[in-house]
Amino acid sequence: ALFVLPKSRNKGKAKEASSNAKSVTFRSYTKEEISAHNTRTDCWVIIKDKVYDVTSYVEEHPGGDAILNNAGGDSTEGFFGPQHGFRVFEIIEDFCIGELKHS
Ligand code: HEM
Repeated sequence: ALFVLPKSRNKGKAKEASSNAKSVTFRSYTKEEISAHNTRTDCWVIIKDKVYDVTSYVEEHPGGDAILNNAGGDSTEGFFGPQHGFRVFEIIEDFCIGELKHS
């Protein structure tokens, strides 16, 4: 007998769609608050006083684990390094969750 297994084609797509469609509440975060998100499974960075949750991008990053250089801290200097072309400055905005609170 020949069994045809159903293909679960949209599994990956559904995941992608839901992660892109997440609703984000923008707010201000203190440095202390941001610094708690400093691992590869929970990675926030500050770039020019804005806060980005790049967790979902850690495994995608063409520059590898270098994205974790300043996990939970300020990545501005490294982010504007010569390795990043202009496109990167647009992509990063998809990950913005708010701004740095100045205390
Ligand atoms: C062609 C695509 C990319 C390449 C080749 C690349 C490469 C690199 C490399 C080599 C570094 C290390 C820089 C250093 O150690 O000084 C780096 C750092 C970093 N990249 Fe990328 N990257 C790419 C795209 C992106 C994108 C799209 C994002 C954001 C969504 C991103 C976010 C970061 C961050 C946050 C750092 C850490 C900066 C720091 O804290 O020092 N990269 N990247």
